[in-house]
Amino acid sequence: MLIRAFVPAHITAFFVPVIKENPQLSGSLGAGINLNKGTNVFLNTEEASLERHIHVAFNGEPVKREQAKITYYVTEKMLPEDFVGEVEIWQYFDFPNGYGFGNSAGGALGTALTLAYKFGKTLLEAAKIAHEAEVIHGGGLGDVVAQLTGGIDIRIREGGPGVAVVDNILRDEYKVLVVPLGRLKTRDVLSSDIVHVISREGKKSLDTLLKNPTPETLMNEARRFAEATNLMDEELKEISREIDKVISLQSSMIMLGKGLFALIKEGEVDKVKELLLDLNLRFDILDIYWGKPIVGRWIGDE
Ligand SMILES: Nc1ncnc2c1ncn2[C@@H]1O[C@H](COP(=O)(O)OP(=O)(O)O)[C@@H](O)[C@H]1O
Ligand SMILES: CC(C)(COP(=O)(O)O)[C@@H](O)C(=O)O
Repeated sequence: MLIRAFVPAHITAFFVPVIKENPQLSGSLGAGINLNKGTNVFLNTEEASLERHIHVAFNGEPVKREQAKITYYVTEKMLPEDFVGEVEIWQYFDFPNGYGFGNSAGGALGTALTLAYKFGKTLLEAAKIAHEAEVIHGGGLGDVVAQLTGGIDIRIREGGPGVAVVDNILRDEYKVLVVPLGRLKTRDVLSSDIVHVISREGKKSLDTLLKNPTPETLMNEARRFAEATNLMDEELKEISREIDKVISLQSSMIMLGKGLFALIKEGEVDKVKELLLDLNLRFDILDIYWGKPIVGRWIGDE
């Protein structure tokens, strides 16, 4: 029996990293958006053999333990101690890896949820392990708690599941444009000198957003944060300015990847498509995902 979980992709607009000794108290403040595409994880277990073997595949390709540290961490913590047999974890990503779509968190949470479903653990138990794996291995900080909430999220208290407080901006008239251009290593950015600038500017953005929690403020602050931290390079700024000519809210940079995102209205879709085809750039237009992650038995596409 295959078990499947879906976890939305999550893009961050701005953030404040908060790292403490206890991973469950670590996380991030900030804001972001959950998308209706993301990560699908399938779990298959066979109890035939006498030893325990874990197999992981990304987009159909088997990967070694070193390339899938987060998934192995989650799997080992979630499996019952006396479990022996084969465990297969198949992860499929709708977005490229390392581009700021929260793939590592999607894989971690999806894996934890399928194992929780199979072995009778709860959503919260699974989510805590996924968050812990993310923090310990430098995958992300606030993605898991945001993905658990859905929608346009504002993370107002940091921490793992059960500790963090995540709010939502309640507006549904927008679609999300994403323009993925390249990778940015989350771990490298979070271990660099600019972390104190990120914290300072992230706090300012969060304060401003909380005073006036609208999509307009979100995008203005996303852009201000991206420029003030110097994370947004000239190429991104140039494309962003072009996009801004055809939409009403500002576009900004996906944290943490080399890419752009924007909230666009139905009436702006055609103009945006035309522009990006003209610029010869890869893009996607998605809906905001308002639900929780999904887990259950998989019978195939109906
Ligand atoms: N070919 C691949 N090699 C390594 N990781 C991959 C690959 N394809 C997908 N992934 C997944 O992407 C994750 C990396 O995502 P991460 O660097 O955190 O980026 P982001 O969170 O910005 O999407 C890995 O943890 C893994 O789950
Ligand atoms: C911005 C980031 C620290 C990393 O995001 P990603 O590269 O998508 O893993 C995120 O986890 C957050 O806390 O907001």
